Amino acid sequence: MAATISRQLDACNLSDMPDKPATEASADSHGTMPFSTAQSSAVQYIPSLLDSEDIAAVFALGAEMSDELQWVNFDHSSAVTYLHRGDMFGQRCPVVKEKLRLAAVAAERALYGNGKRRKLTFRCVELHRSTRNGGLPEKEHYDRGSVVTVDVRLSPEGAFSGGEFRTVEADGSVKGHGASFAQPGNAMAFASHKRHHVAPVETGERFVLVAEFWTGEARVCGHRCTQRRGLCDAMLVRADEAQAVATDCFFALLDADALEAVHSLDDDSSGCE
Ligand SMILES: O=C(O)CCC(=O)C(=O)O
Ligand SMILES: [Fe+2]
Repeated sequence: MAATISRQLDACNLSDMPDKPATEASADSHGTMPFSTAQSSAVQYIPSLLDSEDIAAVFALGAEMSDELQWVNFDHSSAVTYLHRGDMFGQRCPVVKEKLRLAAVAAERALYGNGKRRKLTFRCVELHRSTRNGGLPEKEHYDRGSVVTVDVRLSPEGAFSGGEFRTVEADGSVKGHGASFAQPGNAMAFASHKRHHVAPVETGERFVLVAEFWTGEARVCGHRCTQRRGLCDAMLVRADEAQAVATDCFFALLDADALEAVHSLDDDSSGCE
């Protein structure tokens, strides 16, 4: 396995990453880039970070985890599967995980300068699917609390139109990065505190892999955790267990009289058909 990983890493283009800092930036207490500095930092392009085998492994894991709790927007035009849940991503996609990690380390060096190194860990690894009208419309969005974000295109070339990844620059202008993101496997790494958004998808399906790196503990809870250390207190259950848990909680909250009232409703033969 180690030999396979190192062969695949040799083949990917991490050597293209600049090793000189794009901006000398001091970091705040969690190692993130100060907001104003982040806006003038440059997005790093990493062509061919993932190959077709890597992409197939990510899609296979996405399919395996498809019945888990996902984040979806109001009209289901965007959905997110949290591949790092229970370290599934580490177990099923170790080569991809190592490529993402190396990309993040190289980007951190390029973006933050060569001063004190931050020890980066995986905050989340997410599979995003967007269809018509899906995207990330909030122009003020940034990945608060993370140091570096790595975003990889998974969709084949021409698989969707619209859906361009864009950043808001320091002078307020909007920069499109579509041309550098046109082939599957191409990646972008950027200071997480740089504002970015995604134009609405017009046709087709847009799949990307989003990994955030931070200085908190590596997380394996199925969401974009905000708790930097210790056990995450979000309750995580599989989708098919959620209804049972919610029902148990509901009954646990009822006192004896209320319970009796609920049970008598069950017995009520005049209820709706
Ligand atoms: O879809 C993308 O390319 C980026 C998504 C993103 O920035 C986010 O989910 O925080
Ligand atoms: Fe983001």
